[in-house]
Amino acid sequence: MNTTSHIRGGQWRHPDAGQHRFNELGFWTDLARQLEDAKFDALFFADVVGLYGNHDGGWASHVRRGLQVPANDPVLLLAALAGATRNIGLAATSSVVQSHPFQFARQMSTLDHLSGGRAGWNIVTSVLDNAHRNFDGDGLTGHDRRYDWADEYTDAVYKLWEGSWDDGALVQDKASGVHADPDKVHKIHHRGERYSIDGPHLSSPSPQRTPVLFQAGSSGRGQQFAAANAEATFIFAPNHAHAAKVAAGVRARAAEAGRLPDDIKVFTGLSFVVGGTEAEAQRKKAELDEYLDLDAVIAHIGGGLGIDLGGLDLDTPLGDVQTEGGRGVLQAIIDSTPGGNPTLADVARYRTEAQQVTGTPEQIADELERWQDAGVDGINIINGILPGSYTDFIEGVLPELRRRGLAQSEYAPGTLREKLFGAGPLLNERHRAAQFRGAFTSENTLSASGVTQ
Ligand SMILES: Cc1cc2nc3c(=O)[nH]c(=O)nc-3n(C[C@H](O)[C@H](O)[C@H](O)COP(=O)(O)O)c2cc1C
Repeated sequence: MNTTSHIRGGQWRHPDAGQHRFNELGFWTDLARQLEDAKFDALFFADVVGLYGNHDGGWASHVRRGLQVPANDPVLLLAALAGATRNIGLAATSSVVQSHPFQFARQMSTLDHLSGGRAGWNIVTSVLDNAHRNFDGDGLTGHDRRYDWADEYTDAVYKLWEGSWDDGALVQDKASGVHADPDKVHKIHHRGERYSIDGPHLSSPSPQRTPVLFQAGSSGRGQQFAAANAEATFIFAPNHAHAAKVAAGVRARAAEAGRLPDDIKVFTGLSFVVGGTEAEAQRKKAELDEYLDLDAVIAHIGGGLGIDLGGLDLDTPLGDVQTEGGRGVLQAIIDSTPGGNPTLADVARYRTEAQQVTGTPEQIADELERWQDAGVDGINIINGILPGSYTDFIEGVLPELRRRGLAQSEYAPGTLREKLFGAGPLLNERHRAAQFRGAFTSENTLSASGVTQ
């Protein structure tokens, strides 16, 4: 995230941690180049657009500890990183609450143009009450209603990206003076519950048209949304069994939505502590753990659930929690706790331990193979220390993964979508956005084309 303290609360205080420099462009360009040299698929910036829910009765502790505040806009940063890199994918979260789909579609098309087709979008709906209040709302929109909102939002941007400009519309013929062919540029006339957009899209089609689509909710409704929209889903998985369950669930729903199970890649988040020997790895872990702030970790989780967990004893059971916040996370914690009634200590352990692998490069590679066997296609590396978390992984683990054929040594040519899926630069025909291609051939053909407005 374009902030100091993302997930592993407190570790920014480690003497080697550099993430407090997040306001400096040079800090990020150095990291992006380092990851690109190591042939990472993508650099992904999570984002939130508001404060986490109360901890200890208010939000002062979030500010004091830097829990994802202050945080800068990741899309602007990606535009700058596009100029500093040539191959790595550039992905960021943008929530449906934060920008109008017409404006967002234009921003993403611009990023995709500037980066030569390397843009990715993590579609989220924002679980934070404060985020909804920052954008005219009067509180958190209900869980399933947020996904309805995302359905309309994605409809609108797909129409702009896929349907507004036909292939070959941009002529740029200096001899005739024709810049673009008006017969191939269409208004979309989107009329929905929340948005009214005439169009046409103001950007011409970018290399991928639609950025590579990521998604990060894993409740039942979240999986349904992923099945319909995601090309890659980020899952919360405290263990292999849970990952296998969620991955199978998403893939089965994708098949029901007329897609192939492999149309969706499944990524889980893990952090790593690498040592030349197991003892060295454990020593490093103990040293890193000294800087971990468990109360900040709990504030992050409670704030995402919309429950104030501040000041409670670590063995307090979470109880029968009902939340309009993120449900996939809660379910993952409940599922992974024997007896199904996790305490606060379980919550903290889940975040700090279950998502961390400590060991030698061989041990870590073995563990990654077990995640792969559970149906996980890739790893989203959660950092504790920047850039050290990545440097350790690159220098320690990557050579072993390459030896086993589990990590690439070169980039495939083409756009991010081509690199990830080995097919063309555009969304495939099975994706629901494809229905909008050629759907707006004249301004009044919407009802005739059967496309819902
Ligand atoms: C790897 C990963 C990245 C995420 N990134 C974001 C993010 O950047 N911004 C955000 O608001 N939520 C983010 N989330 C949280 C999900 O959006 C949240 O869990 C979801 O809205 C809850 O939906 P669910 O109830 O369907 O699980 C992320 C989750 C995961 C697993």
